Amino acid sequence: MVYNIKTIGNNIDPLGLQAFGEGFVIDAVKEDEADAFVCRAQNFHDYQFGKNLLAIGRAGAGFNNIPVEQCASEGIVVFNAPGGNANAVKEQVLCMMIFGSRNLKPANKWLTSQKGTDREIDLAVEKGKKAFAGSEIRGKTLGIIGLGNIGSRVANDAANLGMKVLGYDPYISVERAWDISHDVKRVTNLDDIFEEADYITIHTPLTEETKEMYGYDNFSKMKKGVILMNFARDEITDKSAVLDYIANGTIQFFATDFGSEQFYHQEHIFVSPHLGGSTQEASLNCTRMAARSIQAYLQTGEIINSVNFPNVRQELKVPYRITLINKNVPNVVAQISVAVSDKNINISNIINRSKGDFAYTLIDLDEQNESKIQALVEHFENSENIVRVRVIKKWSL
Ligand SMILES: NC(=O)c1ccc[n+]([C@@H]2O[C@H](COP(=O)([O-])OP(=O)(O)OC[C@H]3O[C@@H](n4cnc5c(N)ncnc54)[C@H](O)[C@@H]3O)[C@@H](O)[C@H]2O)c1
Ligand SMILES: O=C(O)[C@H](O)COP(=O)(O)O
Repeated sequence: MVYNIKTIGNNIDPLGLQAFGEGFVIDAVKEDEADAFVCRAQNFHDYQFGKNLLAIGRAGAGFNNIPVEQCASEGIVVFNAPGGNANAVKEQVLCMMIFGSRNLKPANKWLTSQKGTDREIDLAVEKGKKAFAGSEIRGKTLGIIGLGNIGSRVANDAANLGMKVLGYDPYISVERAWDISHDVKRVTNLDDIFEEADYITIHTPLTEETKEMYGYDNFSKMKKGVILMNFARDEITDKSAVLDYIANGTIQFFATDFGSEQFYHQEHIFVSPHLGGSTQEASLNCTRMAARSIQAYLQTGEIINSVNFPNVRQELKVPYRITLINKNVPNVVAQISVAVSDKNINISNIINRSKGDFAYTLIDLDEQNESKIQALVEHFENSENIVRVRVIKKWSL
């Protein structure tokens, strides 16, 4: 069995794609014939997915570019690469805190406007540099919103750099909570971040809840001279509020990874072209993680790091495994079991896990007879509540 993978866009790390290994062909077919896509932040809203498409591997963290619920309803499993680029973003955020504190952007602009001999410039520099004297991050308070893969790393490193760190995340996972240093103080009220922090960095996904969540209301609580960073998503901050609070001196410096004309040519704003997760290391990690998830799903039916289906892991030991994507409605598992026993097939193992409106069912069968398996597959294909049926043969690996 050979699977066709299509890379979308030209930013997919070729070395990372080697993780697919044997049994996978890369970019040999058109998008509508592919079994799976590997993509980055390209927008798939309003995209017509091919009927054969089984999986999408997002070689990155944020997946707001993919209509994940629509994908679930079309039987497409979407994977991301949690943490694959977190170190890259963390390093850029730490860089931005210091870059902003030391006034390096206006200082560089002033310096490069100086004219004359090196001696004359040197004299001007020593006379004028005090206008750009900055402050140090050690001892200052950093507020972090979102303590996931990125936020938790920023928190630990900032604490190691001598900062007082406050973290806000009402949905923090147990795994991340274990990773965070005892020196980081968890706050349960967002106001505490805005009232107390000298530096604020946002690391939440873009959701209905977080869209334009940070604006006038929060900024009105900030101290004067705050450095604010948005390396999460453009739409998370209210742009007018950012500009107004820069104009009134509350925000001393705003670093964002998302281009917007309103932010260009502003002395107190530094815009990078969505580079947070774009290091060689991160691109390789993320592509590898996406490739491994797709590989496991296509070859064994296991689901690892999906954002629209629950994780399901079970070593493939039987000759035939059937996987179903079904609507999450009552009685489906019973109907599946009845259908299998009607065909006089024994179930070796069955796992059914749901997420939202859909569920994933993995059925390992004690059966070698291919025509009996085929009849069962046809039954499932004609069942009202089942949107995708796959049969995986162990010896085809
Ligand atoms: N600039 C870049 O290149 C770049 C790179 C990676 C990720 N990102 C963005 O950063 C986001 C975070 O990345 P991550 O890898 O840390 O993801 P993650 O899923 O590991 O962490 C996100 C955290 O945000 C928390 N959260 C969700 N809603 C919240 C809310 N309303 N208030 C506070 N916390 C909330 C979650 O509980 C979770 O702990 C991504 O969704 C993506 O949009 C940007
Ligand atoms: O969510 C992410 O991982 C980042 O925004 C990186 O996006 P990219 O893969 O398009 O660089």
